[in-house]
Amino acid sequence: MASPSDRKATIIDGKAIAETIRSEIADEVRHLSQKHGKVPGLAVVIVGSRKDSQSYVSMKRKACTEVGIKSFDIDLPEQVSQSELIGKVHELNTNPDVHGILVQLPLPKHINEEKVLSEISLEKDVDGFHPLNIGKLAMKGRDPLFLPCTPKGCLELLSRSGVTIKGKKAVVVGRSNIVGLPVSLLLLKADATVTIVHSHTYDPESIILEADIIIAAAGQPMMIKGSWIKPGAAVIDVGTNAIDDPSRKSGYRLVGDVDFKEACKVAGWVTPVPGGVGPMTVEMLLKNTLDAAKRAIVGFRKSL
Ligand SMILES: NC(=O)C1=CN([C@@H]2O[C@H](COP(=O)(O)OP(=O)(O)OC[C@H]3O[C@@H](n4cnc5c(N)ncnc54)[C@H](OP(=O)(O)O)[C@@H]3O)[C@@H](O)[C@H]2O)C=CC1
Ligand SMILES: Nc1nc(=O)c2c([nH]1)NC[C@@H]1CN(c3ccc(C(=O)N[C@@H](CCC(=O)O)C(=O)O)cc3)C=[N+]21
Repeated sequence: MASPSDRKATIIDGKAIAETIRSEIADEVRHLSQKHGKVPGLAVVIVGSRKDSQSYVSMKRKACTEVGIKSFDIDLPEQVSQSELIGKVHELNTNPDVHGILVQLPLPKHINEEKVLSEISLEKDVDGFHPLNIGKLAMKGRDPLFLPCTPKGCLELLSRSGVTIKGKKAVVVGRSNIVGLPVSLLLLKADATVTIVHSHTYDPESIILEADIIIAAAGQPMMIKGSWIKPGAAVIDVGTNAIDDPSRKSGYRLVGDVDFKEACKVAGWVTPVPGGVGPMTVEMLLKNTLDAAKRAIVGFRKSL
C-alpha cells in the first residue's frame, strides 16, 4: 500500500501554460492589426528605481513586444509629485493609442496610491485595481471590466488543471488589495466557501488544513508546511520571496510561501516558485490589454 510519503502531487507548470496563452494572444493581436490596422498599446508607469519593480516592469515590457503589443514606457523619478503623476495618467487616459495603463506598485510613500489608481480610466484599468472595478468584483451580479491579473492567473491555473471550485473549501492566506482580497472575491464568485487567513489569525495551521484549495499570498518564505496541507488539496503559491543563497551567482533565490518539497508529498496539485503564478500574472496582463484594445477598436464587449 502506498504510504503518504509516496504521494506525488501534480506540479502545475505555470510557465508552460503561460506560453500557450501567449501564442494565442500573439495570434489575436496579429489578427486585430491585419483587420483594423491598429495594435494594442500598454503604458507601464514606474516611479523610482526599486530593483524588484524595475525587473517586473522590464518583464512586462518584453512580454508586450513579444506578442506585438506596443509598450509605452513611462519612467518617473522617485521625487515626482502626486499631481505630476496624475497629470501623466490623464495624458495616457486621452491617448487613443494607449488601451491599457499599469502603474507599478508600490509607489513612494509621499504618493497616495488609491488617489492615483482612481484616476486611471475604467476602460484602461488592465490591472483591475480601480476601486470601482474591485467594488464590482465584491458585489453579486456586477461584472468588473477587468479582473486583477494575479487572481485571474490563479483561477486560470486551477481551471486548466481540471480543479473545480464550486462547493469547495478554499483558504486564502493574505488579504492585500492586489492579491489576497481579490482572489478571495473571485473564488467566492466561483461558488467556493472562502476563509481568509491573515497576520492576526489564531491557529492558521488548523484552518489551512481544512482547505481543498489553498491560495498562499502572505509573502512569508515557506510558511506553509506539508503537515498544514490536507492530502489531495490544490495548492497555488503566489508568494515570491528572495532568500539569501550564497551558492548562486546572484546571491539569492526565489521561494514561495509554501514548502514546495513537502507539499509535493501531500498535495494533489502544487505550483512551483518560480514558474507557477508569476508567468501567469504577466499573461493575464497581456490578455486584459488585448481585451481593452478590442473594446476600443471594434467595440467588442465581453462578460468576464
Ligand atoms: N507571482 C505574482 O504574480 C505575484 C506575487 N506576489 C507575491 O505574493 C506575496 C504577497 O504579496 P502582497 O499581497 O502584495 O503582500 P502584502 O505584504 O501586501 O500582503 C501580505 C498579506 O499576508 C498577510 N500575512 C503576512 N504574514 C502572515 C502570516 N504569518 N500569516 C498569515 N498571514 C500573513 C498580511 O496580513 P495583514 O493584512 O494582517 O497584514 C497581508 O494581508 C509576496 O511574496 C509577493 O512578492 C505579489 C503579487 C504578484
Ligand atoms: N501595478 C502592479 N501590478 C502588478 O501586477 C504588480 C505590481 N504592481 N507590483 C508587484 C507585483 C509582483 N508581480 C509579479 C509579476 C510577475 C512575477 C513573475 O513573473 N515571476 C517569475 C519569476 C521572476 C524572476 O525570476 O524574478 C516566476 O514566478 O516565475 C512575479 C511577480 C506583479 N505585481
